[in-house]
Amino acid sequence: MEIFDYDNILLLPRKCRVQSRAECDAGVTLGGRRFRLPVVPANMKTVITQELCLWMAQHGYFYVMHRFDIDNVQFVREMQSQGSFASISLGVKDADYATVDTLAALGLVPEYVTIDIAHGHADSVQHMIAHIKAKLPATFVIAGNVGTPEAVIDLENWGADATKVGIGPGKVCITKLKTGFGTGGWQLSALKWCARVATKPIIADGGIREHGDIAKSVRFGATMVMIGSMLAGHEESPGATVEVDGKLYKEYYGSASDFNKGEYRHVEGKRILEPVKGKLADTLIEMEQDVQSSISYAGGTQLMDIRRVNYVILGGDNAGEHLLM
Ligand SMILES: NC(=O)C1=CN([C@@H]2O[C@H](COP(=O)(O)OP(=O)(O)OC[C@H]3O[C@@H](n4cnc5c(N)ncnc54)[C@H](OP(=O)(O)O)[C@@H]3O)[C@@H](O)[C@H]2O)C=CC1
Ligand SMILES: Nc1nc2c(ncn2[C@@H]2O[C@H](COP(=O)(O)O)[C@@H](O)[C@H]2O)c(=O)[nH]1
Repeated sequence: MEIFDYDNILLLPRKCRVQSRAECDAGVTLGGRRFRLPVVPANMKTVITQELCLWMAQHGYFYVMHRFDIDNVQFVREMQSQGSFASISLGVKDADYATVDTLAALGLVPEYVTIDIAHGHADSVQHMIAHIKAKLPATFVIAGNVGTPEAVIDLENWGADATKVGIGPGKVCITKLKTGFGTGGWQLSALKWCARVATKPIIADGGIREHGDIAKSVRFGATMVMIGSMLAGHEESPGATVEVDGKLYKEYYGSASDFNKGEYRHVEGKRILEPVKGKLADTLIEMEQDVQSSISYAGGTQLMDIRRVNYVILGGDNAGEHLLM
């Protein structure tokens, strides 16, 4: 198997088919809704808030609310009463089952539920998918996180409508160090490996460090990418603002860090500071423009045209040109 990651892959251009990059559509469909960008902010406490969720939905972006210290039922009610779709996260514990039961009893149907646990290839996820499908059959279920084709096949067979791929490539992740497992360091080739067997959308989660990594993810099979660190350092970001030597930073911590958990038990995440880089809206616009450019380099007009391009692997044992035949 070829092993590579975002920093040692380059995509190869095809003849341009547009007069302007404005003709390229960076939009993507997930769960029957069209979004203007294949990017979703990570469902983490230092990345997303209810206010940002509403703003994103109202401006044509997908979002997934985090699942920590919030009332999911109230969240669904408030988002839907403001005319937005509701996209929540759940774990696999008794309280999460109770949330599903309450939503169903109240007739509150979230449009999207993301089952979000560290090791998503698990019986607990199978049971939770079955429970959601029984109680909220219209809800689009994203399940993860996983890092192997076997896991993608199982989750899809268990009823997931999309899978989330990425165990340990995140910037605040220490899973690789603490457990010896994961896709950290080879996330892009793990995505390719998983995408070969996927019949439903994949969200590539973690490891995106540059805007060009969005196109690379799409090339290797992602429908969408989930991004934490690159979206955590904005003026609107919920992490605490910290000043160091006159420069402003936002704190960004892992969901499995002691900062999020409130205790040091099964810690697989750490806390870092991200430099504040202006407004989220401006970064999302720049990402959209960069994805439009990517599509034009791919010789296309639509996001999925990126899937057709060849690529080179730079350096290492797998170095070389890879042509689509
Ligand atoms: N993408 C990634 O690489 C990772 C992401 N995370 C994020 O951190 C947050 C917390 O995750 P998580 O700890 O799973 O959530 P929870 O604390 O809600 O745990 C979910 C359930 O899975 C169990 N569990 C957790 N890890 C494992 C494992 N390795 N093997 C077997 N059972 C397990 C837990 O039990 P118990 O705690 O008793 O074992 C619990 O019952 C999530 O948002 C998750 O996405 C965390 C690590 C890696
Ligand atoms: N191993 C861990 N992974 C985590 C933790 N908290 C979040 N995450 C994952 O990281 C991505 C974001 O990655 P980034 O490279 O864009 O910053 C996020 O979506 C989760 O899947 C954690 O504590 N440990």
